[in-house]
This record gives sequence, structure tokens and C-alpha cells, in this order.
Amino acid sequence: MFKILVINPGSTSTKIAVYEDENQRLKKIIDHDVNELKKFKTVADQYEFRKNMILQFLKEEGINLYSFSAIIGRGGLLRPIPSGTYEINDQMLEELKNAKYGEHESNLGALIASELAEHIGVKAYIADPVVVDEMEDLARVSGYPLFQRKSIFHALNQKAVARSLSEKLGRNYYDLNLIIVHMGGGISIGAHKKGRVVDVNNALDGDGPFTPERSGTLPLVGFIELCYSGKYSEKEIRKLIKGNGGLIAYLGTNDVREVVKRIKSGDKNAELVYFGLIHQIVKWIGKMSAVLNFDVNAIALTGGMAYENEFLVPQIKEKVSFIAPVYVFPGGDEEKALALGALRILKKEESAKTY
Ligand SMILES: Nc1ncnc2c1ncn2[C@@H]1O[C@H](COP(=O)(O)OP(=O)(O)O)[C@@H](O)[C@H]1O
Ligand SMILES: CCCC(=O)OP(=O)(O)O
Repeated sequence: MFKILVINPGSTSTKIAVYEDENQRLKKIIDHDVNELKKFKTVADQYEFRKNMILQFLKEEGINLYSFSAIIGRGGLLRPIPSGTYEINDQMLEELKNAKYGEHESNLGALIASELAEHIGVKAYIADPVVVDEMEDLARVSGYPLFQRKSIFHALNQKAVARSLSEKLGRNYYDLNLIIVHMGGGISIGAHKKGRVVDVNNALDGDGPFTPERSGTLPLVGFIELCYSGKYSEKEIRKLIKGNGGLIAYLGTNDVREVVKRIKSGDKNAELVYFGLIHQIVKWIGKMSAVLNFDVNAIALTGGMAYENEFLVPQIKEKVSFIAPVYVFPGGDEEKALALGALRILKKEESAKTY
């Protein structure tokens, strides 16, 4: 029996799971309040905070760190790479430490997994990091030759949910056209064409719907004026897109449950903003259905926000069901996808890829 520790740092939460072979024995979701994360200047500064939470969880559950056969973390911002499970190596760690390809909480997955695995003398892995790139060249064209659209999204959960959905439909993933809508701290809406994510919004860099903590696509001219207004530093402007944007900017919270509570108690501003968010998600589903020539077999809603059954799930279903049947996978299963990725390597069913 192989015992696997799964570490999944997201922008609004840290998820930890313990697997014995393919069986989940424990899982904990720790939600992070905006104010709790405010005190850290960079994502790398959160390293000890997030690592200590994981060690505390193991202590509380009476689990010996030395009992693990391998540790796998959510993979972060690296160069664009194919889908798969990768053994963590020094180059990867160096790039993540220095945020060579940008800052996101998923960068901490490999860093923490590697330190803990080295401590107990086992191997550490990542699987399907956020930079998995299967985009068609057509989708990379941005509108100005200096810029290229990039594939940065919830590849791990999008792939896992796409496979679960295909199984549910009794079909092969490689025969289907699917739209997968991941709605977490970041939101990504991917067009899966016969097993390949041929187009997706860049969930990190100001592209797509706004999110609990990101601005999504903004009106460009207004944004340029703001950049040159002299009122904000570059760092503040970057934060406005990622970290302090979206629901945080409008309503001061990244917690959709809190927003729903406010709407139910009669807060009309919260209602306008939240319904505006749903409106943007619907528009991006429409865009991706166009990418798939309006030949879509199914749509899946997933990520933490897909638990929101009061407004979000019913409104999206009402507006897009005519495109294809909508299935809901609340939360998704990134932890299972990570554990199974590590297990295939431990069982020697697959070799780990080298970064
Ligand atoms: N039961 C729930 N009902 C409504 N919203 C939820 C629920 N659980 C989580 N969320 C919302 O989902 C978002 C976080 O999703 P998640 O996929 O965990 O994100 P991340 O991995 O980026 O931290 C937050 O806005 C959170 O408030
Ligand atoms: C970098 C894209 C993935 C992403 O946005 O993850 P979170 O929703 O966990 O922030």
C-alpha cells in the first residue's frame, strides 16, 4: 500500500489530503480570509504560513510524516509544458522560488512538497500544473503582435473533471467536445476539443470573467489612463488585477457564501455585482461554444463556487442549457487527480516526466 500526501495551495484556500492507494483517508480545506493574506507582500512570503498549516493538520490527525511513500503538490507557474506528472527538480524549484514565470499560490505546492519529501527521504511530484499548454495557434493570436495569448488555467481540475464527465456520459474523452468551467479564486473556461484544451482564458493575467479576487478583462483605455495617472505604483496595479480585484474590490470579500448571505438580506449592490459576475461567466461559455463550432457534447461547472446553488448554478444552467447539458462537479477533485498521478508513478504504471 502506498501512502500519499497531497498539498494544494490555491489563492483563497489550502487543501490537504491523505491517500492510501486510490482511497482518500482524510481531506481538509482551510479557507483564507482576505485580511489573513494581506500581511504577506509576496506569494513566496506565505511559504512558512502554509507549510505550518499542513504540519499542524498532520499533527492534529496523529499522522507521522515519515509514513508517506511520496508527496505531491499542485504545480505552479513554469514554462508551458504538456499534461502529466513531473518529478520536482532543482530547475523547477529555482524558477518557482524566483517567480520566473509569475506569482501564484500554486507555486508553493512544489516548494512545500519538495522540502517535506526531502526531509523524509521520498520523492516529490507535481501533476498538470497551471501552465499545461494544448492551445491551438489560432487561439494565441491576441490582436497585437507584441502580445500572445497564453494557456494559464486550472489544468489539473479541468482535465480531471473532463475525464469524470466523459465517464459519466459513457464516452471517450478523446471523442467529445466539452466546455469546463472552473470557478474558484480564479476562473477558467476551457474549450476541450477531442481531449485537447484548444482555447481557454488566461485565468491569472486579466483575461476572462472577473472572479472572487481578480479583475478579469478590463476596458483597455481606462486601464491605460489609470496606469499613467501617477496615483498607483506598478505593484498596486498588478494587485488590482490579481489579489485585490473582482469581488474583493467591489464588496471587500473573496467569500461567495458571504456575498450570497448579503444578497438574501436585501443588499442590492451585492446582487448587481454578483449577477454581473454570473453574466460574464455565461458570456465566456458562449465564446467557448463558438470555438467548438457550437458542437458541444456537455458543459461542466466546477471549483468551489459550483457549490453555490442559490443563484449561480441555476442562472448559468438556465442561460446555457440550450448549448449542451450542464453537469455540476462542486469543488472538483484536484486532490484525487494529484494522488492518482503520484500513484501511477509509485506503481510503475507510468514514468514521471522530467521538467
Ligand atoms: N459551499 C460553498 N458555497 C458557495 N461558495 C463556496 C463554497 N465553498 C467555497 N466557495 C467559494 O469558492 C471560492 C473558492 O473556490 P476554490 O475552488 O476553493 O478556490 P481556490 O482553490 O482558488 O482557493 C471562494 O470564493 C469560496 O467562497
Ligand atoms: C493560475 C490559474 C489557476 C488559478 O487561478 O488558481 P486559483 O483559483 O487556485 O487561484
